[in-house]
Amino acid sequence: MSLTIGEISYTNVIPAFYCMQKEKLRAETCRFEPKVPAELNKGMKNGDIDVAAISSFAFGDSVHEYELLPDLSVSSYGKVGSIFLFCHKPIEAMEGTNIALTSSSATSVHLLKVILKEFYGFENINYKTMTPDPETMRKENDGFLLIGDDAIQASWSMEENWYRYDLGELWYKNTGLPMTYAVFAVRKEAVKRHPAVVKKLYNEFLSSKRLSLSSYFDAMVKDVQTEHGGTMSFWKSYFRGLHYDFLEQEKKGLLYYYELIYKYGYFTQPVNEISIWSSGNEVQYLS
Ligand SMILES: C=C(O[C@@H]1C=C(C(=O)O)C=C[C@H]1O)C(=O)O
Repeated sequence: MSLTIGEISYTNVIPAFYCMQKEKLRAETCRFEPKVPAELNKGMKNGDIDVAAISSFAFGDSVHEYELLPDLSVSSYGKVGSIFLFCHKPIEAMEGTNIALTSSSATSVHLLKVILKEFYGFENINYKTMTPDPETMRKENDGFLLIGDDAIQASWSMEENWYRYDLGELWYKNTGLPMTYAVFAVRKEAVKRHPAVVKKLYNEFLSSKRLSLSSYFDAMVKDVQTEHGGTMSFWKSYFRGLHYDFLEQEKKGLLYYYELIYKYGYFTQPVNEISIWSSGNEVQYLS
């Protein structure tokens, strides 16, 4: 049986895949499936996908099914550059309004909800989930949330009179902590089935991250610019603004996010502990 690997179809996760030796992994029966985060979350939950970068919200929601691949994530300390609330009033005046949420996300839609409840004290916002199209989202709503490449493209084309809030920045300003949007997860039963392949894949993720952010950085940025437009300097600062590690501070930020998610009823159980995959040996617990 093969190992199915989900790949977020947004630019932010590229460093973990760009320098990967995919052919070598395909020879080990690995299959790659690019999808938006919400679809990867679903695929991991129902077992169609074995390993993926998934929304950190989805990881916490099924925390007993997964192990976290250490030292990998999509995080930011402050501005993330691709998770934006666009609104035609200042955020302080958003109580009682309608906000459209992208259907591609799980982490950011809940992040917006907890930010508006915990830090602004809003209790009366009407949320509607929609496909990520700014033209339709903005028509019937006072604000809308986009993530990933949809958010980047919208930030290039939205008129000046729309306010734009970066959720990573709002989180950092209020907590002093980084925010982790995606973690790399493996299903526990996939580790049992294919321990050696998971180990090879993990090493490929780590080496791709290291090479993409060092010697292959310019080549990666050039490829991204060719595909998505924008300037080299925009993409360089976008990637330099993201953090791909998962260490003490990221863990602290994520556990605080999980605490708020539970506090407001978006998790049925609190998440105080995360199983960390460790080379097929003993699993460690982070709490
Ligand atoms: C940085 C981003 O993080 C993404 C946000 C996600 C979410 O909101 O569920 C999931 C995966 C991340 O790659 C982004 O999409 O802009």
